[in-house]
Amino acid sequence: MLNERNPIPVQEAIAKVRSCYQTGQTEWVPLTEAASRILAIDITADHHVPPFDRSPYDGYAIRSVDTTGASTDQPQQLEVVGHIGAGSVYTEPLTDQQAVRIMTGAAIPEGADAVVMLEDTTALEIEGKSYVNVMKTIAHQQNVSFKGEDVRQGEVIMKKGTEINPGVIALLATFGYASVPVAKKPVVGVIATGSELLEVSDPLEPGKIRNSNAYMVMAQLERAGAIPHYYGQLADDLESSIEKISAVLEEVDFLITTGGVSVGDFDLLPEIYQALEADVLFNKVAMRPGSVTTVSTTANKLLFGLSGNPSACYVGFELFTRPLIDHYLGKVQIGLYRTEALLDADIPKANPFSRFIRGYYYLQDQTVFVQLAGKDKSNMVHSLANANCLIELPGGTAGFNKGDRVLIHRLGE
Ligand SMILES: Nc1nc2c(c(=O)[nH]1)N[C@H]1C(S)=C(S)[C@@H](COP(=O)(O)OP(=O)(O)OC[C@H]3O[C@@H](n4cnc5c(N)ncnc54)[C@H](O)[C@@H]3O)O[C@H]1N2
Ligand code: MOO
Ligand SMILES: [Mg+2]
Repeated sequence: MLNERNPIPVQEAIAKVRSCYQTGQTEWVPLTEAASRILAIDITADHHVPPFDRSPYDGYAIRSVDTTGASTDQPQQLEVVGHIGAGSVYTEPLTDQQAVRIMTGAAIPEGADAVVMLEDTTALEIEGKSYVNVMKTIAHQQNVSFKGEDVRQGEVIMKKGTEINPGVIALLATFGYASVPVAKKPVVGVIATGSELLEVSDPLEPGKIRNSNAYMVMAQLERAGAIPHYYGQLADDLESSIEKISAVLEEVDFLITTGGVSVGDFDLLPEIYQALEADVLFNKVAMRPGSVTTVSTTANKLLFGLSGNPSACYVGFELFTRPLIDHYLGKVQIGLYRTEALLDADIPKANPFSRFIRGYYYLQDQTVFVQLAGKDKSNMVHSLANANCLIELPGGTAGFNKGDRVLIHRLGE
């Protein structure tokens, strides 16, 4: 009987989902569309950065030996034989007492071994020739930005699974990736169930509520890097629901339903799983909210039966669906980023099951504190909007006090 429910620990449930994970495919996207995607291969430097010795300053490329003893009182005069900006190259080798006027980013000419900054020189013209008075002794290799000092050729500069942030974009551009190999986003179907559901644009009617879960889950999917496909809301009718869900499963990588997973007369998901001959991984988790979260597989596709209660639905997604998407994308960081915070108020209620409370963390006096984001019942929606983390309170505990150190799961990372 599917309604005989045996609660399993949260970590065990997460591990069961993980055992079914698949890694997705790779696709190439233009660099301009690669931000926030996940890199699908290791990137190895195929050249040095910078690719040539270059000047870090506007000034003169010189031979340091020619500046020995130079000072403000005793400047050394050099002949200026060339003038280059970044992008230009001076091709003649520099010889005794010669200098090339050089700008930041330009290649150091052959024969030069240092640069003197413009501020340490004065320019002069003698009989139509350009000279520079160097007023400082410059050491060998002083003021040179060396070939390969930033990145060495052959170095692995970015690992597969890296999230492409603006810095990664800069590196990809440096190495000529006009298009970038990234993890293909999974397409995740979303279906809301329940005859009580109104469309968002509908006016309220007696006994009915607007469907908020579907839109919330689609936003969570986008935040996690997946492509949500919305298939609408289903009334509590077994035959048409089986038909719809089977059809949708053909089109998506995973499917999320919300509602109908508990033991009520119109909670049809257990029967639907049976009809689809789905293998139910678990249908009860020792946690609150989201205890009735059910995950099953059929035809090699995962079905996430998230609870109808908005907060339970939200937490079920973050704990079970989100890590699977992270795996699918080959991310380095799996699941929400966890850290510790100090409770800023008592939470006296005992916890038979682990609890994931909607929280709001903040920094004060260089310490991270966390407070409740609002009312915390699983059928409530308001506090979700204020939450920036979930506070994990382990099961089998008698309550928590202000100042206790707790684990928080930061949302949105
Ligand atoms: N006798 C028992 N009753 C319940 C149990 C139980 O163990 N024994 N579990 C409770 C828990 S815990 C939860 S959580 C809920 C789970 O309910 P379902 O997943 O079956 O969801 P529904 O019955 O369809 O709806 C529950 C609740 O959520 C509202 N809802 C549903 N869909 C949406 C939506 N798309 N947007 C906004 N709100 C939605 C729905 O109207 C109900 O109020 O069961 C408890 N009962
Ligand atoms: O699954 Mo229910 O949310 O535990 O409240
Ligand atoms: Mg129900």
